[in-house]
Amino acid sequence: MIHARGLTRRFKVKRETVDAVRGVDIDVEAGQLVAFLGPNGAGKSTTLRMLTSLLPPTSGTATVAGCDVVSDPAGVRARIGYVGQKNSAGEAFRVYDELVTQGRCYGLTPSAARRRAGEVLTLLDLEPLAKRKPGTLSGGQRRRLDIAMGLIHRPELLFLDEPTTGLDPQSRANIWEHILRLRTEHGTTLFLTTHYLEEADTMAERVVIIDHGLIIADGTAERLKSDLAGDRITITTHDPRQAARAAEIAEGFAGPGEAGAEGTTVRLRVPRADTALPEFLRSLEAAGVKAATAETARPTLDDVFLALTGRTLRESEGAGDS
Ligand SMILES: Nc1ncnc2c1ncn2[C@@H]1O[C@H](COP(=O)(O)OP(=O)(O)OP(=O)(O)O)[C@@H](O)[C@H]1O
Repeated sequence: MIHARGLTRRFKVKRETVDAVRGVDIDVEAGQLVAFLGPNGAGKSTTLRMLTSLLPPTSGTATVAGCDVVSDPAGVRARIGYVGQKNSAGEAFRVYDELVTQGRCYGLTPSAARRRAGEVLTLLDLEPLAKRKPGTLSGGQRRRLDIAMGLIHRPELLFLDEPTTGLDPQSRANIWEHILRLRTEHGTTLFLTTHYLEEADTMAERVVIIDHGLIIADGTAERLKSDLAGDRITITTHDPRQAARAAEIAEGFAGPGEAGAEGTTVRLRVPRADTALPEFLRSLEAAGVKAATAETARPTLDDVFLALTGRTLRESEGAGDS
């Protein structure tokens, strides 16, 4: 559905050059739900805008839904939907009329546009709001309208740029319900960016992480977490000397530099805590070290980013990294 090779985009602003995307290779199969993650300025929107034919690449190639983004942008646009960060409906007309107009823009006949507007209103649970003007909708309702607008021409592939940003947790969950339904009931391929790591972790079957314009990780969240980050084990002892001894033993279980003691607390990172912890505790006991408490934690996607870059995604966001 998406095949990109060596996709780059350079911006020139006065005398400054920004290499926003520096060689992206990606293949997405039909029906996949891909979450595209990265800190502010990593190149997510620029990649999306190239894949949707809104922005020509500086170099590289991409075919999307079977059409080349440079030589056949009309073909791409006819087959995909794009829900950008900004609201797509205007303010002047009722929700239903906005959808009909959108359908007409995609070449549907007046009756087909009306029929399809009715269908997408149902699909996004917007029927009770059909007569309202978009400006009167709540943030979550407005975002559902954006998605409805992006679906008016029955695209096989939908790009969503931060569909849940700025919404309250309940509205975010509701948007996700609709996104997941699109996939399971309609087989729509979904490619979306998000800043919410937990959403990508639990909802997407594939996570692609971009940093400084390059893809640095690509796989299922589970796979990335176990391959790149690993589980955390934390134990406490009754005194710091015992903790130091426990940290030495921990080195035999953890990767290089992934075990250490601080006061009476010992932390280590292992591929699988469920199997490593009992063994670790047995080794401690054999060495005469008594653990007072023991805890395990699964890694997050932020741990994956930290393992890959030495920075947390949240730190990078805060710094407005580019
Ligand atoms: N039109 C433009 N002109 C100049 N620089 C641009 C332009 N668009 C994007 N950039 C720069 O390209 C880099 C990548 O921006 P992009 O919007 O793709 O990042 P992003 O990962 O989507 O960030 P965010 O999460 O903040 O939306 C940034 O340094 C940005 O300032």
